[in-house]
Amino acid sequence: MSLLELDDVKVHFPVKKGLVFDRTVGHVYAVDGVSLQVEEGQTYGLVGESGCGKTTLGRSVLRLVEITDGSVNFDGTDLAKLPAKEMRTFRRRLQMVFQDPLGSLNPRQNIESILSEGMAAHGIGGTREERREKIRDILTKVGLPANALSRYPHEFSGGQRQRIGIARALVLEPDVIICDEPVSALDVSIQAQVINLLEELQESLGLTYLVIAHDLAVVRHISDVIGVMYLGSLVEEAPSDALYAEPRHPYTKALMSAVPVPDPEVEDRRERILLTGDLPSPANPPAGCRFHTRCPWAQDTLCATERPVLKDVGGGHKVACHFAAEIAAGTVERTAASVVPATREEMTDRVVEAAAE
Ligand SMILES: Nc1ncnc2c1ncn2[C@@H]1O[C@H](COP(=O)(O)OP(=O)(O)OP(=O)(O)O)[C@@H](O)[C@H]1O
Repeated sequence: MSLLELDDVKVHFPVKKGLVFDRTVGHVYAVDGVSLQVEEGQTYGLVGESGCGKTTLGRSVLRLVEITDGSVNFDGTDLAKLPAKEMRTFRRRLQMVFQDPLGSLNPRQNIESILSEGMAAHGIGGTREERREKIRDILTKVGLPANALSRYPHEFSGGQRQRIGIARALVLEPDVIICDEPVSALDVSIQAQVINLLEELQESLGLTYLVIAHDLAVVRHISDVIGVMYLGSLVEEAPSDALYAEPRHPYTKALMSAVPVPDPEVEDRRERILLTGDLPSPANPPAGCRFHTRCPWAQDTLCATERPVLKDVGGGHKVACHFAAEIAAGTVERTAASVVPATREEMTDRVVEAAAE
């Protein structure tokens, strides 16, 4: 059994209306049937556009949002069924690192106070002096000076603050860390340093990660397995190398074709797929395959009526697409209107726009 197993997890937020009597008039299908496994000591990377449900899924593991249906098994226990009191113990073992380090650190607390707060709450670390010793040790592990103890969050750079966020998770001796957009608020040069740090810590402490990011480049090197999410569900899952070598779902192909390649010759030979249309609302998702309204290969009836399930298609890939085999074999026609052979300038614009979002 995997350390963390999600089975058909759904999170549907009710949409309410009315001043006196709250009426539920619909639902936001933020997460709509996600199953995935994270193996001990490995990293699962979850990618997808903003609004596809990545954060909600991560939060549902920690029960920061309650799931509507499905199960979240951690080390053999279904967390979704645990009484709140028992969940406390598991909360220590499952920690989260957030996107915005400053927003998640209290500006009026010094670093020692921030890091010892959780330790005290979970009864970790013994006496004050022992706790301080442990914090010093963790600060060294995350590459911060020991004198950081008495300083305040605003005295640190963005990258250092994210290191404090990581240290705050580590002092609780977790098994799993859910990193939600861990580097997207940081400069590109600093991003690699923080990703490297996460990798080193994984190796030395045997940690298991679920890394959530909108940027494929961020999860590529750190992930063993990558899941691609679109409108509340997984459309493709594959070992990291296999996903990059040969994306199989049309949505993954489109995401991948927007990532610039350093080699100009490869760049010129690449198939470019620009998605037309906006991401539909998760409150009113399209029937059938949720991606069919933007899919360059969508076929008339089946794609618009029947929702595909994630299926093993060989080579380590699991894909939710009725025509995955035909697309790979080149035997299914594209609808020309939705595939635009973009120039390199257009692709660069798109990547810059995405980075600025
Ligand atoms: N508490 C809530 N009540 C109602 N709708 C919600 C709630 N939380 C999230 N949503 C909606 O659920 C959908 C998925 O949101 P979520 O934040 O999980 O996506 P995301 O992929 O992490 O995007 P981002 O990267 O922008 O955070 C969005 O449409 C969002 O508006």
